[in-house]
Amino acid sequence: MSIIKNKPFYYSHYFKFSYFFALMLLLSACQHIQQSQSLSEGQISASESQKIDHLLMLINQRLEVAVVVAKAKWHSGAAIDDPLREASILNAVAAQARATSDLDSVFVRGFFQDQFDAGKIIQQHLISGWRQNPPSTPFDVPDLARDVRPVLDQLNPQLITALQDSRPLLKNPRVQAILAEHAQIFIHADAEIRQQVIQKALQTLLSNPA
Ligand SMILES: O=C(O)C(=O)C[C@]1(C(=O)O)C=C[C@@H](O)C=C1
Repeated sequence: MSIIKNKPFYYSHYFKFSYFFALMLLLSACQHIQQSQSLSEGQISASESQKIDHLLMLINQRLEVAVVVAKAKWHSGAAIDDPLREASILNAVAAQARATSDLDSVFVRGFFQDQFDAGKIIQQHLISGWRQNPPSTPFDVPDLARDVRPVLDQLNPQLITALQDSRPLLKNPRVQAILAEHAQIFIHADAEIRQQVIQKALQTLLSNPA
């Protein structure tokens, strides 16, 4: 009797092949069920989620600059609110949006006004904290025109591109929910003001679906 003949069935190539094939079939079925389940539950696609997260990441980056703005203004004594600078940014972003996207300027202006206002909440909070507790004042002295505004000027066009990519998605209520949910992960600020900052930064995005 040959060795092959004595081999149990599960050693045969035929069995191994069928087993492998069945396993692959099962895995692909599971994947399919998982995908269709998540879509039927109203989840958004991975690419939609990435676009929303990218927008949130840029919003957070811009808000982080508010901390540096606050330090510059603390040392220079300049006012937190600078309506002329805001007007000049709003005109620039509206012009860029007109030239490079199909975003409407009311939406773009509303979004950027939210970012100024959210940043000003951070500035106010920090500066009033330093006023109340002088030993906590920052040592570094950034210069607003030289060190800080150029960073904001670089972020603004990136935000317009991210807005252009996410704007069509915002009419989906599920995307709106994900935006609010992921903001809790991506947007950082002191705990005392964090929810206020998030609410302000997302105001136009959440109240003005495409
Ligand atoms: O550039 C400044 O002076 C800032 O404080 C930054 C900023 C902004 O977010 O771009 C915020 C508030 C001011 O009113 C103007 C602009």
